[in-house]
Amino acid sequence: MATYNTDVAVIGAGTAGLAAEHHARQAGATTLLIDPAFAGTTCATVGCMPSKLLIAAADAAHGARKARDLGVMAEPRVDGRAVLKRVRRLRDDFVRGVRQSIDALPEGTCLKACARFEASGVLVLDTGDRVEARAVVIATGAGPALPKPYEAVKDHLLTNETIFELEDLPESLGVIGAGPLGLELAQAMHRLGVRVKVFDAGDRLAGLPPRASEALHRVLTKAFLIRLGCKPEPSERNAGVALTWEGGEACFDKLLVAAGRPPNLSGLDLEKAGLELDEYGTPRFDPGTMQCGDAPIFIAGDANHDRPVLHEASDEGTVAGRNAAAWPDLRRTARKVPLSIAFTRPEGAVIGSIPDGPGHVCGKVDYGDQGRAKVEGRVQGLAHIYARASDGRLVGAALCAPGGEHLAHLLAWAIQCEMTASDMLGLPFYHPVLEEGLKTALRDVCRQAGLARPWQRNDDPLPGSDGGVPEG
Ligand SMILES: Cc1cc2nc3c(=O)[nH]c(=O)nc-3n(C[C@H](O)[C@H](O)[C@H](O)COP(=O)(O)OP(=O)(O)OC[C@H]3O[C@@H](n4cnc5c(N)ncnc54)[C@H](O)[C@@H]3O)c2cc1C
Ligand SMILES: NC(=O)c1ccc[n+]([C@@H]2O[C@H](COP(=O)([O-])OP(=O)(O)OC[C@H]3O[C@@H](n4cnc5c(N)ncnc54)[C@H](O)[C@@H]3O)[C@@H](O)[C@H]2O)c1
Repeated sequence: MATYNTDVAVIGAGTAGLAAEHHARQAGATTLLIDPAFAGTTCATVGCMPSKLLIAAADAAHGARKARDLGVMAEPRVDGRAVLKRVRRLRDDFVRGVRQSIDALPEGTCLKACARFEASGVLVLDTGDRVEARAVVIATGAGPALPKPYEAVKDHLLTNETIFELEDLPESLGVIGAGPLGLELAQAMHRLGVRVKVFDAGDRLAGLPPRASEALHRVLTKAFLIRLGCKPEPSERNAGVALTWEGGEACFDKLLVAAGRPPNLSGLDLEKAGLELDEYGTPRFDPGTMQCGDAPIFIAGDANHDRPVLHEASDEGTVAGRNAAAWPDLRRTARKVPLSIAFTRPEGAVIGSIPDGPGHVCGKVDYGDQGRAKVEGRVQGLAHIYARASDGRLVGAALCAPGGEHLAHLLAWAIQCEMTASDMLGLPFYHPVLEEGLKTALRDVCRQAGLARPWQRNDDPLPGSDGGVPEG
C-alpha cells in the first residue's frame, strides 16, 4: 500500500479531468490523475462523437429518400451492420486520439483506480493506495439513470453506453426520455429504418422553451410517435419488451433508456470531505472559480450537473485545474453565454437566458416561410430572439430551425458581445442563406423596443430571403 503526495489530485480522466490536470501542471503544480479505466472521454467513446456519426448516416438515408421531392429518384437501402461498423471505426479513431494524449502525460501522473474521500485532502483508492493532496478536482462525470421499473427488463435495455456496440440495427426501439440524447438517437434510428416510439414523463422536448418545443414536436411527430406526460410500465414480452401506458401498449426489440445522466458522486464519500451538498447531493460550488464552499476542492464537468455539455466541461476543468494549483489564490472567470444544441433535424437550441415577464421583448421568425429553407426543402421551425425592452440588448434565443446549430452560435456570439438587435442587423448577411431568417426576428425586436434600424442599410425583406413573423 503506497501513499502518494501531490499538489493537485484530479479524480476522473474525462474532458474536464484532462483539462484540469493539464492546467494545474501548466501552473507549476505536481499532479496525479486518477481513473479506473482511462478508456477515453465520454464524448469520444459513448457520447458526442458516436451519436453524431449515427446521425450522419441517418442524414444520408433521409437525404436520399427526400431527393424525390426535388425530382431526383433514389431509394436508399440501409445496411445496418455497415452503418454501425463505420460508427465504431471512426469513434475508435477519436478515442485513439484521447488515449494518445493520456499516454503522453508525464510518467507517474496516471493512477488506475477508483477514488473516494477519506478527508478533505485525502483520497483512498480501491487498490488500497492513498493520495494526499493540497487540492482535489472532482471530475467524475455522469452516468445513465435507470428508473426503477426498468431494472426488471435489463436484458432488453440499451443506454448511450451500449447502443453503439450493437452489431445490427434493431427492428423496433422504444425510447424513454425526450431529452437531447433520446431525441437525437430516436430520429437517427427512425431515419435508418427502425420503428421508433418515444415516451417522456415531462412536457417539453430537448429542454426547449414551450414554443420551440411545440415546433419540434410538430415536426418529429410527423415521422414517429412521441408521447409526453407519459411514464410507461415496461414488462418482458416474448423475445422483447412491452411498454404499457394508459390506453396503449407497444412491443419493442429493445428499449433505449435516455432518462437523464445524474453525476457520478455517490461512491465518493463526499460527506467525509466536509462539503456542503445541495438537495441532490451535489457539492455547492462557485461557478466563477469552480471551488466547493471554501475547501481546497473544485468540481468540473458533468459531475457538478450545472452545464452538462462538452465545451463547458473543458472550460470548467481548465478553471478548476488552474485554481487548484494556485489555491488559495483563486482567479474568477466570467462564464460564457449558455448554449445548448440538440442535433435533431431541425435542430433545437437554447441560447442565453429566456426571460419570463415584463421588461423584455421577443422577436419572432417562422422558418416555414424562409427563402433558403424553401430551396432546400427544409421549411420547418421558428426562432425567437429575446431582448431588453429598454434598449434592444439581446439576452437569449430559442430555436427549432434548419441549420440551427449555426444560427445558435451566431446568436450566442452576439449576446456575449452585448449586441443590440440593431447592432446585429448592421452585420453582413449574405443572400440567400438561412441566417437571413434571423433578420425578421431582429427587425421585430427593433420594432417592439422602439429601436432605430441601421440607417445606411436596407434591411427590408428581399424576395425569397426572410421568414414570416409567426402569429402569437
Ligand atoms: C450520447 C451523448 C451525446 C452527447 N452529445 C453531446 C454533444 O453533441 N455536444 C455536447 O456539447 N455535449 C454532448 N454530450 C455531453 C458531453 O459528452 C459531456 O458533457 C462531457 O463528455 C462530460 O465530460 P466530463 O469530463 O465531465 O465527464 P467524462 O468524460 O464522463 O469523464 C468522467 C471520468 O470520471 C471517471 N470516474 C468516475 N468516477 C470515478 C472515481 N470514483 N474515481 C476515479 N475516476 C472516476 C470516469 O471513469 C470517467 O473517465 C453528450 C453526452 C452523451 C451521453
Ligand atoms: N447535443 C447535446 O449537447 C447532447 C446530446 C445528448 C446528450 N447530451 C447530454 O447528455 C445528458 C443526458 O441527456 P438526456 O437527454 O438523457 O437528459 P435530460 O435530463 O435532458 O432528459 C431526460 C428526459 O427523460 C425524461 N424522463 C426521466 N425519467 C423518465 C421516466 N421514468 N419515464 C419517462 N421519461 C422520463 C425526463 O422528463 C427528461 O425529459 C444531458 O446532460 C445532455 O446535456 C447532450
